[in-house]
Amino acid sequence: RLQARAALSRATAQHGCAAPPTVPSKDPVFGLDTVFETFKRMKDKCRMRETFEDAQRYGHTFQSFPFGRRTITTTSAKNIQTVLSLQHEKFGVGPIRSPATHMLGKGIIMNDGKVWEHGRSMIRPAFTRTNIADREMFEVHVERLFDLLPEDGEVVDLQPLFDKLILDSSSEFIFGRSFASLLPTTPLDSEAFLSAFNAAQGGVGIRVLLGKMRFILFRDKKFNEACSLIQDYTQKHIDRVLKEPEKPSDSKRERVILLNELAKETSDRNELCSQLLNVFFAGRDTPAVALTNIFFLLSRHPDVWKKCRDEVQGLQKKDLSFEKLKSLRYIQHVINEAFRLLPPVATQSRTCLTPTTLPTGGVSPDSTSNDLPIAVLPGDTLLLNFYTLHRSPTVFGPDPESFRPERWVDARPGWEFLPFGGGARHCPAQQLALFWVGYTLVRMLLAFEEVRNMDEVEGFVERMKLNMESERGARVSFVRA
Ligand code: HEM
Repeated sequence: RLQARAALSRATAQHGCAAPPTVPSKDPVFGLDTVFETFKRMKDKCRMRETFEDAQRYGHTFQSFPFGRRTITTTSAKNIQTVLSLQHEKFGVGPIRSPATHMLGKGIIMNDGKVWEHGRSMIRPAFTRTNIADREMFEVHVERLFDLLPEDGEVVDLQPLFDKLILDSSSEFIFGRSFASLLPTTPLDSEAFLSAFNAAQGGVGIRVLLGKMRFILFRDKKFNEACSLIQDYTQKHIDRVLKEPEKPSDSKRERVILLNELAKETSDRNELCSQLLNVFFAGRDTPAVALTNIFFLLSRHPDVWKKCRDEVQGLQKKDLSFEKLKSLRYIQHVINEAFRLLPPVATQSRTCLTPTTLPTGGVSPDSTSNDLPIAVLPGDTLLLNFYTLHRSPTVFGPDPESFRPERWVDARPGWEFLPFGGGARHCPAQQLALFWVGYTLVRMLLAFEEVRNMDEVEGFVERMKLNMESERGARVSFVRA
């Protein structure tokens, strides 16, 4: 640790850099109090809120030393652009995400460099804009969702329903077979896959938190069994497609299935398995979290729901093409505003791979400014805080905490608004996810006159898993149109 600190001081002096403010710690060697503070914040359901407060206390960029390792937290658009785009090859995800390799193999979200580039170019064709609006496929799942919505006035938590909607549609898009979890009976193998996937995902979370200490879990039989089960399940789909490639359908537009697209490029079963599981991991619930957060906000803003209904007046479900949804300006503003205030992916991290500098955040010797460059060394962790980034009063106006879709008439953020990330690794499924979210929202707007909040807790209580979810879901009741 001392060597690392000395190297950092040398690099800082050499490049005319300065250190950013440091979060005070009672344990300067192992920073254990910093680690416990993070756990406490997660337990108290206020991790993102507190990181926002940290930025008010210490400035847009600051450092801490959990487990003695340097972590730089930044909400500066300039620094974030540097990490994600201008110097993206100097910052990787591999070291941080390696605990998930046992579960997911070495696919797109796990790797950096050439292996990542290869994965990205493999999956790209399946996500092109012309392919995504597979309305017929999605409508089947939306119909099933509607069958489960209650009568007028009955209370329902939309969160588990949206989870199932997105599970069913993403599994159909990725594997070519839907989990059908919205139906009264779900196929047994889908159910087993899902429970193993959840167990393995939990195991990965614990390993990420334990960092280098994760070796203590090497005999975790349940984790190993869960990882084997999800891979066996995926292999069955791969065998099906490799043995009998899908025949072109009679319909004018061929359906796009990720597995079929990937099988055109390789027949390597392990590679196919890990890419499919990587994409499933990245996309199986984020759109559901986004929909829940949107309904959380709309049920608390009846005036906004009414304006949205005015905009869809006269539309029918057959009109809801990708282009039509994009042209609904007010509804697009509502979606943007929800992504701004409650971004499902509220934070992202990277590890520095090559020595470099960040453009801003270093404190000047007379402490009057914090816009000097910062030296960054291999092993440093960068925490990019989108939650706070999205609350900049200079970009979004003086009331960044309010849900006010109208702000998007004038707001023109660049690197200050990143719900789908930015730069080289931005979400390849952005348009697909926006279609699913927009389509579901407009179908519900057409069906319901009003959506009412039925939760006695008014404010958003965060549950930080991989995404920033609503701890209390979205408990609402509807009035049918
Ligand atoms: C509202 C929904 C979604 C949001 C907010 C979202 C957000 C993001 C963000 C912020 C990243 C960048 C992560 C990083 O910088 O490391 C990302 C990457 C990714 N997303 Fe999404 N995503 C959504 C839906 C989806 C869906 C539905 C899929 C797949 C079906 C998907 C697949 C991926 C993949 C494969 C990556 C990794 C890209 C790479 O590493 O090059 N996402 N997403």
